[in-house]
Amino acid sequence: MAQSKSFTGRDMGIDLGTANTLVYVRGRGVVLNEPSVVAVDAVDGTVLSVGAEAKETIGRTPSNIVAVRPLRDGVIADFEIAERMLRHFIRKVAGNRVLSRPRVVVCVPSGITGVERRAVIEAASQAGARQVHLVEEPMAAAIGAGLPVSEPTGCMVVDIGGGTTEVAVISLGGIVTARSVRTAGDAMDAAITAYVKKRYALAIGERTAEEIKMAIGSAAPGGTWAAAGLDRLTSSRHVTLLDPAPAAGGADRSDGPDGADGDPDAERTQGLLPPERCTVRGRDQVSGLPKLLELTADEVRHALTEPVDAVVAAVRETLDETPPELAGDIMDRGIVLTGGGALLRGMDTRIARELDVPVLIADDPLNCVAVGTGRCVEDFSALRTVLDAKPRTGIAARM
Ligand SMILES: Nc1ncnc2c1ncn2[C@@H]1O[C@H](COP(=O)(O)OP(=O)(O)OP(=O)(O)O)[C@@H](O)[C@H]1O
Repeated sequence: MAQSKSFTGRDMGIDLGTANTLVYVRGRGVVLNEPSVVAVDAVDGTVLSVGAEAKETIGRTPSNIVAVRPLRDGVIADFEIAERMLRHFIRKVAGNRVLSRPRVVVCVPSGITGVERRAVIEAASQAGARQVHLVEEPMAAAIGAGLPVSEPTGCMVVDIGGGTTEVAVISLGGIVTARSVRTAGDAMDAAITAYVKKRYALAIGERTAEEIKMAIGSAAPGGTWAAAGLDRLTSSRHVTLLDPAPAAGGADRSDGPDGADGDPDAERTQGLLPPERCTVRGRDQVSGLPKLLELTADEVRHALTEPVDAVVAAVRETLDETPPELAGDIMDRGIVLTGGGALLRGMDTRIARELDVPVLIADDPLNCVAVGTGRCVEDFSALRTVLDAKPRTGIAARM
């Protein structure tokens, strides 16, 4: 691997995500992966906790503590808190070497404005970085997914995160056409919350909605089910799977008759079939009392129609704008899904079915952006051309 004189062992790549922040340290890999949440004292503004500890407080805070998510839709919504969160994470990974001020590559959505770019650079500098470079999220995702971004062939990546879905066609180290829509995992959670409220008059928190999505959410009937996040669900106090719990480790497969002995209950117990129902705890909006509700996978899929349609539309529109030669490459190679939203059951099947293009889910989709950002740090000279791209006009849309 080409060693760069300009980047050293303490330098880092940061995937500053709406939902999670991941930090990659040169020579060490991903060393930090925590929710992008900060708990703040509402009275004097003191930061009480950051990351996983702060996420625990969402929806449970007494009135003097506020749980803040400093990023919305992939960009900094609360500058001061974002900077304090970054400082905390940089200190946490750099330890007492923080005085040496690392060089940092930060990943940003492809459609952000010049002002938003400056806010990210400023926040990282204030948080202790000596030099800040930016890499666009779909480029980082493609590098992290192992796509040959520098070759003269078209590859298409769809990164479905918490706040944004980034769609890009990449060739010769540059983004040829891209779209960034503010519809992703958070919008799916909001759609579930709205459905449960409208249909059952039950109020649920944002964490509960996310847990429902991960438990029984889907974009298409059938489809690949990654069984991701189930370990977290077993400790959930609000969502309980009703079907037999899948075996530890889950299964990566498309559900269907293949490889089955025909007994759905037995398959679920062995971790082969996705769960179809769960119970949810919330507050009845009429009586104001706690209430238990049963939800099915079919109705959650129905609740997710709008955000899932928006993701599919973004992919379709980007393909429409792709030069024919590159579109041919994509037909051969397939579209690669990254980001946590790639784990929504049936997302790949749905896009493949509607656009008639093969779709693959990257290995370890939640880490692709951080790993790709990290590669830019490791192999700075070789990947220098993908960094600090000027905002494009006309080809990246922010909707
Ligand atoms: N198994 C799963 N099924 C469905 N959604 C999932 C699953 N696992 C994670 N997610 C969702 O993925 C999203 C987080 O993905 P990711 O960490 O890639 O986003 P991010 O990088 O923080 O966000 P952004 O790219 O918008 O800044 C969350 O909305 C989360 O609920």
